[in-house]
Amino acid sequence: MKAVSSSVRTPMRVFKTPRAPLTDRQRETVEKPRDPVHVYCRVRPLQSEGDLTGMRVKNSTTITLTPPDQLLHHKQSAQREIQYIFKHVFQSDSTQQDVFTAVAQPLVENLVRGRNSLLFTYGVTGSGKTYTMTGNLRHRGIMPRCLDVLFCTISDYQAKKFVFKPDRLNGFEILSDEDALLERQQEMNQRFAGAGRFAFRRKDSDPEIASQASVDPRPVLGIDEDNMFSVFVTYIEIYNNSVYDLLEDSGIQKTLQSKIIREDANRQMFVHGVTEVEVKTVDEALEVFQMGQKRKRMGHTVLNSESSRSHSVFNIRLVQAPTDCQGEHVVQDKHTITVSQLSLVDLAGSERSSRTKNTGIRLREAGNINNSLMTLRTCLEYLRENQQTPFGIAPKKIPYRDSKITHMFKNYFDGEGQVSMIVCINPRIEDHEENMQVMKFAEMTQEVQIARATPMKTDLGLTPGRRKANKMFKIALNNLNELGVPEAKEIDVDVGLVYSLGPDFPSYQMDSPEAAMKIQELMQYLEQRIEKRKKLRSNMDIKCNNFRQVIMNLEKDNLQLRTELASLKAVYKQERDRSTALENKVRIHESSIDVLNNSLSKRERQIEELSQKLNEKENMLTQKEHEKEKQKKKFSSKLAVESDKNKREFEVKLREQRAKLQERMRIKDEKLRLVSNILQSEDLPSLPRSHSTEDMLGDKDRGAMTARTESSVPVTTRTDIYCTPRHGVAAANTRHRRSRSAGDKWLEHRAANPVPLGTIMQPYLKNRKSVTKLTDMKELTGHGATKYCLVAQEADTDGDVETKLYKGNVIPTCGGGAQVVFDDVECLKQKSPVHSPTRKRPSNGNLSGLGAVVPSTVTVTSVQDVASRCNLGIEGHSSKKSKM
Ligand SMILES: Nc1ncnc2c1ncn2[C@@H]1O[C@H](COP(=O)(O)OP(=O)(O)OP(=O)(O)O)[C@@H](O)[C@H]1O
Repeated sequence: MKAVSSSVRTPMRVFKTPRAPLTDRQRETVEKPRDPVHVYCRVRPLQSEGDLTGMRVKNSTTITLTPPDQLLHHKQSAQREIQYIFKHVFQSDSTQQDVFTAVAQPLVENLVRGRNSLLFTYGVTGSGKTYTMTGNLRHRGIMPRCLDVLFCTISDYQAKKFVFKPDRLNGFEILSDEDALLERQQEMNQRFAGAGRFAFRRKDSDPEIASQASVDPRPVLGIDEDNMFSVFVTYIEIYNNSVYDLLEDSGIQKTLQSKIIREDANRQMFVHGVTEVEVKTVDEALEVFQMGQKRKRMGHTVLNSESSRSHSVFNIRLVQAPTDCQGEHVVQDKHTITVSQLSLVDLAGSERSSRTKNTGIRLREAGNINNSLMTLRTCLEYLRENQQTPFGIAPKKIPYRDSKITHMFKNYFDGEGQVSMIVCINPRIEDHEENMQVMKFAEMTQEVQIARATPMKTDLGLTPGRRKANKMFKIALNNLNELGVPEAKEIDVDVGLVYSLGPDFPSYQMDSPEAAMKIQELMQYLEQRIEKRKKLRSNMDIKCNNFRQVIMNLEKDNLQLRTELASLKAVYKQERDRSTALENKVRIHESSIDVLNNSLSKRERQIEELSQKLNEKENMLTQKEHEKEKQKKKFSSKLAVESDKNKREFEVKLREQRAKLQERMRIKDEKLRLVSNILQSEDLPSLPRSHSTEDMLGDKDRGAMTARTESSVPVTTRTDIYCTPRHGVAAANTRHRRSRSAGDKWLEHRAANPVPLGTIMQPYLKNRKSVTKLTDMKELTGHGATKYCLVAQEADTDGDVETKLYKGNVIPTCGGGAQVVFDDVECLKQKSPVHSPTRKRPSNGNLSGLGAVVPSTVTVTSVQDVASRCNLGIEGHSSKKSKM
């Protein structure tokens, strides 16, 4: 169908969704041939001739709608005229038969051939939906006509009642003849007792039904004559989105119980627990329908509703199963049953609630109707979108479950079958808007594709046509028996085979004058058949041999496969054992993992606690650090203040010390200046004697020396230093000359027990005479000593022994004595290795030149004096030696 219109239409939105792999079911559906939903349009006649209409049927497939404003203003412009194309458009004068033939006849054919079909009428209230579907006494609708054709088709092939019995799960069971007979008897009893639910009356008892059944239908061709058939009907109503079984025996209950929709083993939706009534004639079927109608009316009276506000579904289910080889009984195997269904749906009026001006319950009803029709619309829309989007893209989820009507027919849209819709139109101008909506829906619906049904036919390998052939054979036998032919009882021919070999069996009526000729013909025909049969037999033998060979090969393969299977089973067992062992291991490991996890969580908790404690400690430490820092700052500032103070004090002291030192220096300088003055004036001042030397000399020595000093000649300008008492210096004999070639004689004057030096370097004293005491002057002069050496030893504060050798020349004095002029000091120091070597060498300016460490007992001034005197005491000699 195509709508041609000048009005702008909203383009269809295609949402891009991610690609998804096809499911098996989708792939199956893709591969199947598909048919669109067949949409027909039926225009009902106007109620009165004066009614305006904007609808025009152009031809058998096209209809146009003109908006009312154009009509009212008599505009003849075809600009805004909308055109719709349907599979077929039925004009207002179309008969019920026309509609049935075009729309429903193919569906009945589907039914007979084991395919499912759905037919629904759609339109606003009063548009003729019920009229089309059911009709009335005079104008039978689609439903009774379908029954007519169906029963007309299967009349000779119907199974006895109760051979097929509903299993209440949307399937059927096959009862044996005996069981079926028992059931029939029970029903009969109930009928006589008047307690039967469906105590069907005789056809002529109800004039309404009788008139309806008076049509002469045409049977459907192509029926499987070897099958047995049974027809079951259900009649349900969907009201306020609840499903009611109109054939249910509600007993004392006045109201019907709502039912649920379920899916059976073959993914077919069905109303759970719905009453399925087996009907053997059209009358029975219509009687059941009428009873359902009565229940419906009763229910509506109770609920104060109208029939047009509910959806009615009348299901005709055809059950068929193959007969046995004799063609007399149904094969007792429920898997051979084929069930097909024709659902005739009379939908509620599709008008919007705004137009009906409903309130209260009516509004709710209208809401439910609209909701269910809206869901139907949405489902079909999504279905169309899914079908138009390329495969591999994830389809939209279709909301079948949102309403009962769509949920119930889900398998028609999702699965396979044929779906047809009759759009009923009331052409009056008042319904224009609603008709437009209906047309839009119809337009969209026509684009939906439904997979074509392919019924599964179970081939039991039985001869086709067996039923008819056996029937004919039986009749022939009966005829022969009646004629008294004795061989008749012994004839046992599988006529089914013969019957199936060729064209129809010729008529065997022998009452015509050409009987002899016919017999001749028949004989010829049979001879041909026998010949043909022989050929077929031989052919079949060859085929049987081939087949046997194939079977043998297969058996071989089978054997091989069995051995393979056995080995695979052994491997599988091994693998299974291994996997069991592994599973056990895994279980053990899992349990140990659990234990470890527990301990881990414990440890984690401990760690958390410890880290908390640590944090606390760290906080405390930081606090303490802060405090320490504060203290440090405080003390450093104090220290700075103290050090400043000390510095200042020290500087003051330093200044005082410096001043003292400067004072001393000044005194020293003064003394030196005096000494230099004395020296310059050639007056020898009396110098302070060296205590150490003096101490070493005995009283006698001192006396001797003094004596000699007293007798000495006054000396000239030389500035000798004398080791003599300050009250006088002996005068040296100026004429005395020492023989230099004779060599020196030393007089060593030392302590009684000197500390051995123990050094490599020993004082060099050639021709030495050692004395411990100078008792007599002769000791100095008599010996002829020319050199005198005074050895003094003492220990310093660190315990080191210091040996000093005071050396001098012995010079005879004028008075016959001798004087010693000291001119050299050797200082030897023995350091103890146990004492610290870091002791500082005194930095005395006068001794540093000598490189000697002077004992504390020898003062600086005394050494200076000795040195200077020794230097001055020797003529022309000013050597300075220092050894360590
Ligand atoms: N094609 C037709 N020819 C003659 N009469 C018709 C035709 N269609 C409908 N009618 C008549 O119109 C009236 C309303 O029709 P019908 O009850 O079938 O409408 P409806 O769409 O089923 O309404 P509701 O939604 O209420 O069930 C009936 O009296 C019916 O006889």
